[in-house]
Amino acid sequence: MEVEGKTTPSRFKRICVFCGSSSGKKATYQEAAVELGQELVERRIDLVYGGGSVGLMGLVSQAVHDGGRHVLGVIPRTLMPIEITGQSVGEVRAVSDMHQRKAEMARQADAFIALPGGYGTLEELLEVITWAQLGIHRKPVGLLNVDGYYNSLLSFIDKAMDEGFISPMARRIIVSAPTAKELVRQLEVRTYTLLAGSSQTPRNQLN
Ligand SMILES: CC(C)=CCNc1ncnc2c1ncn2[C@@H]1O[C@H](COP(=O)(O)O)[C@@H](O)[C@H]1O
Repeated sequence: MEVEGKTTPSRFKRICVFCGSSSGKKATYQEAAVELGQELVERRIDLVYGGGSVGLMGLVSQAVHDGGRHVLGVIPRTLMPIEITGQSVGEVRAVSDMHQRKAEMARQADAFIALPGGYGTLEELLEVITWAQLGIHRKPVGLLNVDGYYNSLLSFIDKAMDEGFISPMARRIIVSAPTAKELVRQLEVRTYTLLAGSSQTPRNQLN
């Protein structure tokens, strides 16, 4: 968001990024990971992610680290060996298992963004969406829909809503955009409406 050529600081102090432990076949996926990292730096937002340097995880964390912002990698001890997830940049926090990893990443984040990824990315994304649906947190969730990567997931979610399994309100939990700049902007707007529209406080188990 530009004001007289200056970038206004974001509402978010730290964003949690879920993304592939692989880089994907298209350069656009890798470019999007770097661009997201650079957008976080420009908006003075720190990163929390799953740690390591493999795949898109390594690209986004390196871009944030190179830009001088804080990077927090949360890694389960079973994935700690460098030969599994590679050398992390920034701060590394070891946790006991994948459940603790997700809980700690969610606790540390003000918002969530999913880049393209596989089962792990989907699992983390759907858990924070479910938590939002249950009122456990009120943090916005965004899909960085690079080259339409998430179109089929979004159409499945729309079908689930049409068939009565996801409420229209729960459908609105998910924000998506094709570029990092647009997505961060939409997430900030969503934070405003979520907070403005909230009478009761969330059943905050993310403390
Ligand atoms: C290279 C290798 C053996 C990787 C081991 N497996 C993993 N390494 C790092 N993060 C993971 C792994 N599995 C799941 N994750 C978590 O899920 C996402 C990556 O899983 P995926 O590549 O989308 O499915 C990341 O957000 C990370 O927090």
